[in-house]
Amino acid sequence: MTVYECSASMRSFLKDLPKCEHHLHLEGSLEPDLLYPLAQRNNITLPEQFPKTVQELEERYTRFEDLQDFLNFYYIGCEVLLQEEDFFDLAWAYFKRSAAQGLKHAEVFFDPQSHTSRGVAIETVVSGFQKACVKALQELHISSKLIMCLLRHTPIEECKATLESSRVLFETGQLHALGLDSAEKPFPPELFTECYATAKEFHPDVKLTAHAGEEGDSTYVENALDLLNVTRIDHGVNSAQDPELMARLARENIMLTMCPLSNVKLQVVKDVSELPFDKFLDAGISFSLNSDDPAYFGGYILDNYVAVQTRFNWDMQTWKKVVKQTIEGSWCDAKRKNELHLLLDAVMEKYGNTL
Ligand code: HPA
Ligand SMILES: [Zn+2]
Repeated sequence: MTVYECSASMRSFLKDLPKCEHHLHLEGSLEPDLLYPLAQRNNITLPEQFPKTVQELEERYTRFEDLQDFLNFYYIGCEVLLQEEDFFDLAWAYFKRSAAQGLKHAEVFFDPQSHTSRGVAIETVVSGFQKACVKALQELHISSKLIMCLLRHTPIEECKATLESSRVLFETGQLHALGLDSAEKPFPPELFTECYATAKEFHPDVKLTAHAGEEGDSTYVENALDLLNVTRIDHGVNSAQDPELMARLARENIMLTMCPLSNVKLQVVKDVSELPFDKFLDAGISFSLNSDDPAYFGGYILDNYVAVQTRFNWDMQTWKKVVKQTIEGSWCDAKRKNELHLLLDAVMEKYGNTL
C-alpha cells in the first residue's frame, strides 16, 4: 500500500489550513467499524459472499478494479442504513473525523434512491443528516450544505419521482444542490436534461453539479455544462484531454472537485503524480481537493492534501492559492466565505516563511 508522507511541519500547515470539502458522499464515509454494528442494530443480513469481519472488509477495500467494482460494495454498505439515527451516526462520524483534519466547511452528497428503494422515506434520510449538520456547526464549527444526487444507473422515471419527492426540501432550502453520481460511462449527462431543468424550477437558488470526466471522456464534462447547466464539475480529471474545454473552464470559472486518493484507488490514474493539477493551475482553472468516499479509499481530506504535497511539493503560496479558490468556489454565503478567508490569512501569518 502506498504511504504518503511529508515533513511534520508541512503536515501541520496543511492540517491548519481552513479546508472546504465539495466532493464527499456521506454513504461513502461508512467505515467498516460502523457498518457491522449498524447491520446488527437493524437486523440486516449481509450477502453470503460479503466479507465477515472489519479486517477482511478493509483488506478488500484496498483493491478495487474500477468504479463499478467499488460501487458494488458501496450499495451493499447503504443497506445497513434504515433509521434516522443511522443517518445521523454516519454523518456525525464523518464530521468528527474531518474536524480533526481541519475541515471548516462541507458540501456533502447523499443518494436518496439507495434508501428509498428499500422503503426508507427521504425525510428520514434528510432529517438524520440535518441533525448531524446542526451539531457539526454548534460543536465543531463546521458549516455545511446538502447535495442530493440522482443515481444515473436507475430508470429516468425513478429519478423524476425522486426529484418530485424532494420538491419541498429544495423549496425550503433544506437541500442546496442537485448532483449526479454512480456508473458514469453508460449513462451520459444528456439523459438527465429534464431532471436538471426541473430542479432549477424548484427554486432559482438551487445549485447544479454533476460527476463528469471521471471514467467518461472530456465530452461528458462539456455535455454536463451545455445540457445540464451545471456550474461545478465533480472530478473532471479528463477535462485535461481537451485544451479548448480547459480554456472554457477557466473563462466560465467552473470549479472541478478533484479527488486524488479516489482516482488512484479506482485506477483512473496509477499515481497521484499523474493528476493534472499543475496544468490546471497554469490554465487558471479552479479546483478543490476532496476525499470522495473516504471509508473506501483510505483517506479523509487532510490525507488527500498530504498525498498531493508528497507528489507536487507545492510551496506555501501555491497552497494559499488553492485554498483561496476552494473557499471562493464554495456555496456558502459571503459572510462565511469572509470568515474562512480570515482563517486562511491567520494560518499564513502563523507559518510565515518557515516552510
Ligand atoms: O466516486 C464516485 N463516482 C461515482 N459515483 C459515486 N458514488 C459514490 N461515489 C462515487
Ligand atoms: Zn464522487
